Amino acid sequence: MISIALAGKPNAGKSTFYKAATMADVDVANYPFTTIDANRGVSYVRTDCPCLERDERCGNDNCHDGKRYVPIELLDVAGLVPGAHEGRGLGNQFLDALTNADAIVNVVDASGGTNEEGEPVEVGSYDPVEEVDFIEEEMDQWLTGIIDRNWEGVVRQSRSPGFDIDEALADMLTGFGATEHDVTASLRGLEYPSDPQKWTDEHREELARDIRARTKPIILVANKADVAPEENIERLRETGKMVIPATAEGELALRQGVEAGVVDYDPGDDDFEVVGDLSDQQRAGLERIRDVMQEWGGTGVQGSLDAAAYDLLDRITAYPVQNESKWTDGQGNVLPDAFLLQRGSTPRDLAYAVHSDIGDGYLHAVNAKTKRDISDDYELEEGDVIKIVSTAK
Ligand SMILES: Nc1nc2c(ncn2[C@@H]2O[C@H](COP(=O)(O)OP(=O)(O)OP(=O)(O)O)[C@@H](O)[C@H]2O)c(=O)[nH]1
Repeated sequence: MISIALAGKPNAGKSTFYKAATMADVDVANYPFTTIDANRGVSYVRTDCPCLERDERCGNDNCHDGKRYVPIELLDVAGLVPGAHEGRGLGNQFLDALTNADAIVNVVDASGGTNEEGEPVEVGSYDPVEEVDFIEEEMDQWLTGIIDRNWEGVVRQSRSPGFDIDEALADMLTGFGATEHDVTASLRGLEYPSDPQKWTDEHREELARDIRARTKPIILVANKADVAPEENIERLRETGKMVIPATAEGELALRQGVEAGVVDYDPGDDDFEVVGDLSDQQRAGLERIRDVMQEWGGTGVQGSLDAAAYDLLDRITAYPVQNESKWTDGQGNVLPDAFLLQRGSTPRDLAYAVHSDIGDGYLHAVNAKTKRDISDDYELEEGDVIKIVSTAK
């Protein structure tokens, strides 16, 4: 399962985003450090279910009339403030929690209504672009610290025959989610002395920045879009990062409305319908959410998770089945599983994602849409339904 971490300064709306996206019960309050533990929950990314290409919908629990919700892990990493890498605020424990993430969703208070410590200030008086840089800076500094602390070990290893700097650094950085491939690619772009003893602080810092950018890509959620001045969202876009305007509070209200049976809405829809009795005040509140959705094409909560998985991480969704005509597993469930794989993955990669035994015993695969055998180097496409033939059951 891919793992997406919510990061951001206190009071940007991470807990609200997390609660909406997981509908888990966490404290939400207007003071810094509401969230004390790194929360871990299940959320979903949304895509078109392949069953849309057939006469009947698949009936899977994660498919709402052709809108398919694919599980992901969501981490709520609270309370990053400037100086966190030196232990300020809730410090290093939260940076540590980021190591498990494939991508970072940086929840920014686009209203400019809280300063970088998360304290409320007059709306529009704080420039949200400031908080974009400091999160990256904290992560970079923190990783630099890890590399510094481990450098002596690399120097020691370099004295043994057969020393390979790529390997040594990959060993050190795997805990941060870097592979040997990442380290090799990173070192290729950097100028550095071959003897680790001759590395300077700047060399290590440069390596940290590059590895962080490679292994923890960031998307910005311009939260509180319901009250944010539009120029703030424009300024966030000028950073060149992917920016999704959002109202976490709006998404939470809609999901609570669905739970109470008064609203008809699927996460990621660009509109909703009121289907139950509501007070005038509640109706007015929902209409304000509708305004934001009309302007930005939705509440942005589902949209930002989708963008993180499909655009930032370049994943595709593939559906393994056992019966290529009925698109079922052994128990007759239609399209039972969905896997988010790296673009460029092959049928064998899908087999390994299902189970290592299925991967080890992989023989060949059939495209269940065309009913044709596909070659081993076929690159899976979004929505592919694949029958894997393997010696393993
Ligand atoms: N106007 C508006 N307010 C929001 C929105 N999302 C969250 N808030 C408010 O912002 C405040 C902070 O939200 P939280 O979700 O607790 O913020 P947090 O980032 O988790 O804060 P910490 O737990 O302190 O790190 C609360 O008063 C929320 O109601 C939104 O979309 N619009």
